[in-house]
Amino acid sequence: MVPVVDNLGMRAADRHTIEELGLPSLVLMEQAAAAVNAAVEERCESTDLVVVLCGRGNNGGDGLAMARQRHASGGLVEAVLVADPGELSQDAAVQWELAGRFGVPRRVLTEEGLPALEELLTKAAVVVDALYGTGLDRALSGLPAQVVELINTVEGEVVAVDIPSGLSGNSGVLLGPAVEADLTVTFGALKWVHVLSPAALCCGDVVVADIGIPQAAVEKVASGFVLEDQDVADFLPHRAPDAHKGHFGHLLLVAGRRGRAGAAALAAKAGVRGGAGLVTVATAVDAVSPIQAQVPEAMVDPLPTGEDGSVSGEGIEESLGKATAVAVGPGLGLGEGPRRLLSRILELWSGPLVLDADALTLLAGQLEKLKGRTAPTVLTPHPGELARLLGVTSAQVQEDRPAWARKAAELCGGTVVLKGFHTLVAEAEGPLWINPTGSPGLASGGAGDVLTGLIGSFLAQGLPAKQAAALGVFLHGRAAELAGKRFPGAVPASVVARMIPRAEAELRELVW
Ligand SMILES: NC(=O)C1=CN([C@@H]2O[C@H](COP(=O)(O)OP(=O)(O)OC[C@H]3O[C@@H](n4cnc5c(N)ncnc54)[C@H](OP(=O)(O)O)[C@@H]3O)[C@@H](O)[C@H]2O)[C@@H](O)CC1
Ligand SMILES: [K+]
Repeated sequence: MVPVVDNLGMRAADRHTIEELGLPSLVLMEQAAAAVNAAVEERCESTDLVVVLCGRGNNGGDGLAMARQRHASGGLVEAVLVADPGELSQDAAVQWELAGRFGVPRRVLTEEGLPALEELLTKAAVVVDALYGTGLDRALSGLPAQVVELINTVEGEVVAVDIPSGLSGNSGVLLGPAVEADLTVTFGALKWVHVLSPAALCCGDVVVADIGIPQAAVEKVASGFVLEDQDVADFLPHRAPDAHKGHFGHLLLVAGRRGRAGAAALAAKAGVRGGAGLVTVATAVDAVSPIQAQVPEAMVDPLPTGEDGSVSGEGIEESLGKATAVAVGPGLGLGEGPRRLLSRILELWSGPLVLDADALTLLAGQLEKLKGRTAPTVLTPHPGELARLLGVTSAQVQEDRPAWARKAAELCGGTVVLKGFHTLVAEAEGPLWINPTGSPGLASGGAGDVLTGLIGSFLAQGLPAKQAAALGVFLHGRAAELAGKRFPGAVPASVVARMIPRAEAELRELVW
């Protein structure tokens, strides 16, 4: 897993390395500069001009050191200081002085110098953005903001040092003008800005450079971890050569109504493909035949049905009796019947549970109803559903996805899967997990139903909640990526479901 830290965490790891372990900050800066220089050298020849824009803090110091390194090795470079040399941080002041002594071409930018800078930038093969890093805590304005606007018009490649200037390391929010980089070279660990949208989209490719901060120090302060292939491969349920279907559990999907059999069928398909030994769908009468026709592997239990075509709320006992995990929600409906049925399930079912879609809407504002559950409980909201659960707006959720996912997990005591760009898996305690797989093709009807079936399938096979959720979101996203080769736009959810075994096969190659 790849650690993700916030600004405070990074500062703590820096401070530990410098003050307690005694590695001088200038050594860290030299290493940071070398990593940026190496990335720049990969992108241009030494005869190509590199313009390095430097701010007044240590981010600027990294840039000045990088410019000096490039100049010393014979590369063409010019450093532009977007600050008063008298107000530089201690280490940046050292670098400014060194740049002078090494003869690095350098200038101090003032308002009047903007047209000349614009001219200079047109000649640059690479522009290095070393204006602000983890020290930025508010929107840029004035001269730095104008420089950022200029950077965003250049033809050359833009390499950001640590964080594209204008963004906060802690969040995915666009505070104001921000550099749109092709590459970001960050140090020691990923910051939240690199994984949360929309800010992450300004980072381009992200490289984490080792500059000498011990990995253990970083992991101690990490508030999230990005899942890697090997992590989730290790979660895959073992399939012994002598296994039979009884070893892989029985997933009960409570889903579907008249006109919404498709949602239940998609979840059931994913349940089957996720490896559950048996899958039963308990559904309204009119949905029975379509589900059976689409998913012959699944059993279907008809439930008493109301005039509106959705379940009336009774008769779930027998279906629950055979389940090892239950998933409730896709296409279920929001009327009195579904509401009664959900209450009944919460009352009777004490085993592993997934709640999605309509089940989440029915639970709006009542997350604490789940608090007493001791078995794995996974909620899979999209931002709108999470907002309803918490009584806030989707915009608020999107502004701080980690915090709201965590809040919901605290309120319900379960595992919250907040869907979207880089889906998050949150529990009340412990670091968040961030899923790197997925594609815009997943933004299509039914994709969520597939995920519900998949996570339910892993719960039925006995995985702990956080692992089932992580494995589910990872495979689901990877399946969509694979399908994207043939479906460059929206990927139909049934195709996502079909690709699950291919995604799983990739992971199984990592298991031995
Ligand atoms: N620590 C280490 O060991 C290592 C650190 N490294 C590098 O240091 C970087 C962090 O450096 P940093 O802390 O000096 O902050 P930095 O981002 O350069 O900002 C400078 C100052 O700008 C100011 N400011 C804030 N917002 C503003 C705004 N909107 N508009 C205008 N001004 C604004 C604010 O001062 P304020 O005005 O609030 O007093 C702030 O202090 C880090 O990203 C990495 O690149 C590496 O060398 C590896 C080792
Ligand atoms: K920067």
